[in-house]
Amino acid sequence: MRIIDIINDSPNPVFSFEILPPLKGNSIYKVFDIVEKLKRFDPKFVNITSHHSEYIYKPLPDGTHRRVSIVKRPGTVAIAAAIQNRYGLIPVPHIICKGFTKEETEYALLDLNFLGINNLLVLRGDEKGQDSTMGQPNISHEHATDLQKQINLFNEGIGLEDMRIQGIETPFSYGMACYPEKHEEAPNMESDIYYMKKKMENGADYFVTQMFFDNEKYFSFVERCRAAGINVPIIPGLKPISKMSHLTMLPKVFRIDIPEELASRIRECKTDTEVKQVGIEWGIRQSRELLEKGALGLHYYTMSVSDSVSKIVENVY
Ligand SMILES: NC(=O)C1=CN([C@@H]2O[C@H](COP(=O)(O)OP(=O)(O)OC[C@H]3O[C@@H](n4cnc5c(N)ncnc54)[C@H](O)[C@@H]3O)[C@@H](O)[C@H]2O)C=CC1
Ligand SMILES: Nc1nc(=O)c2c([nH]1)NC[C@@H]1CN(c3ccc(C(=O)N[C@@H](CCC(=O)O)C(=O)O)cc3)CN21
Repeated sequence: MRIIDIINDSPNPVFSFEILPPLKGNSIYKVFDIVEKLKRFDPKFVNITSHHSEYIYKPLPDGTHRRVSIVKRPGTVAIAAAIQNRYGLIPVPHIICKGFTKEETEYALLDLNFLGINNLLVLRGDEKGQDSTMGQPNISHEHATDLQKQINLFNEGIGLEDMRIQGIETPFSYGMACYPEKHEEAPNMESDIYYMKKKMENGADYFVTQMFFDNEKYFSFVERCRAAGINVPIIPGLKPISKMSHLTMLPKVFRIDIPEELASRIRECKTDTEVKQVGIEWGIRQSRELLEKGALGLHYYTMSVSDSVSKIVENVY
């Protein structure tokens, strides 16, 4: 079933969450544990992030370093299939441009099609760290909008080099990303919203936002999007703060603001256990207000831990 139909047909706002594949070498039970803890809240879909290969420098006994390419969190497609088979939940694997050749993307689409997984989140992916496609123009896509074109053609049965793709019973449906506080590379909000509209016109069914901690930023962003003619659901993405280090890490990594009221409450905490509690209370407050004001769903960035999300969701849904 398409995520957009689930969102539109559901009598209540939908709950969904997002997980990271385990670090390379770790057990998939880390993922199953999270799904098992959150499945009682009836998640309508589960997103699985995707990670490109990056170069690391491995120290050698003679004091030199060897450059090796590794994917720190491999397994997106396999985890999506495992979640679908084991729990009957709808997986939404992320498909990214960076670090993947167009050919690798095509193989991923073929695998997903064979597995009966037809919902995706289509993204560009982060540029941090050197990846294996860097410096090789035309090997991978530049923007999420380019990757979107490959997926749209695939849906029509047209593969790379115009190769015919047969047997697509259910074409891929997909959501894409948006930024209530602007993407860091966008020169201004207008330009960001311009490309967001292009994403919708070219087939994005809905958007999931970058995390934010000030609901006013989400509400005014949605208003601007609607004024620009973007009329598809814009699902808030929420991350519960759980560590003191998030106070500086989240703004730095995700280019978002932490409102002073929340920042000062975090600063007053003496331990991460106290920070976690503040994060839960803020998450409940944010979630309740978003639902009161009509959000069609809430998407939680659960990543590798489920307990804060459980505590928020049991107080909200
Ligand atoms: N919000 C979310 O749910 C998630 C976001 N991300 C991350 O967000 C980052 C960006 O991903 P996307 O938003 O998918 O990238 P994107 O390629 O759509 O956007 C990146 C920047 O380029 C601009 N842009 C978009 N299309 C363009 C085009 N055709 N020509 C020129 N400029 C264009 C956008 O306005 C934005 O400033 C990545 O680092 C991704 O991994 C990752 C997972 C989830
Ligand atoms: N630029 C960007 N890249 C992304 O990969 C990304 C976004 N934005 N925004 C939406 C989601 C949210 N993402 C997130 C959100 C939180 C953590 C996170 O909480 N990391 C932990 C450590 C990792 C772990 O849980 O094992 C942390 O302590 O912050 C990671 C990725 C991935 N997605």
